[in-house]
Amino acid sequence: MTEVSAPPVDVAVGILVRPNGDVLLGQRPEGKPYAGYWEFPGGKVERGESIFAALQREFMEELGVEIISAEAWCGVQYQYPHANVRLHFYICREWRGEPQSLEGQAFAWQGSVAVSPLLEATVPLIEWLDQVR
Ligand SMILES: Nc1nc2c([nH]c(=O)n2[C@@H]2O[C@H](COP(=O)(O)OP(=O)(O)OP(=O)(O)O)[C@@H](O)[C@H]2O)c(=O)[nH]1
Repeated sequence: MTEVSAPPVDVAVGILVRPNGDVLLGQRPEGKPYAGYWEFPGGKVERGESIFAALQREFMEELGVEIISAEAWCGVQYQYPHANVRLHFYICREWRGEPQSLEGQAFAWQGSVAVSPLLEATVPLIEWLDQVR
């Protein structure tokens, strides 16, 4: 029998960029795969939802932040042992509200990103970030 791998799960990910170039990262809470790892906020796109709508929903749920506008930046597909993901990274410079830890997660504004460990699929993005700061 041929083994068929699961189709990728779409994930909307947002990089909030402050005027000084700092970006916001969050730490995955207990109970999720890769708990303790750092990532850019976001989450899975639900059935029938656009990627931008998923981005807005996840930021409101996780951080109480309203995304006003965001620009699609790049896509990364990655196979983890637990999931095959297709990450849609957006750059966001316009939002309303100060991030709050609504799901108990830590978060940090970073100039040169020093938090670790980062989710594996997110590591290459850190170098590319210099293009958008
Ligand atoms: N938000 C986010 N997810 C990432 C990044 N990099 C990366 O590999 N992922 C992967 O994308 C997936 C996101 O799923 P999630 O579990 O956080 O999403 P969710 O909040 O909708 O999940 P849940 O409702 O099942 O708890 C995970 O498999 C995670 O490992 C990143 O920078 N940010």
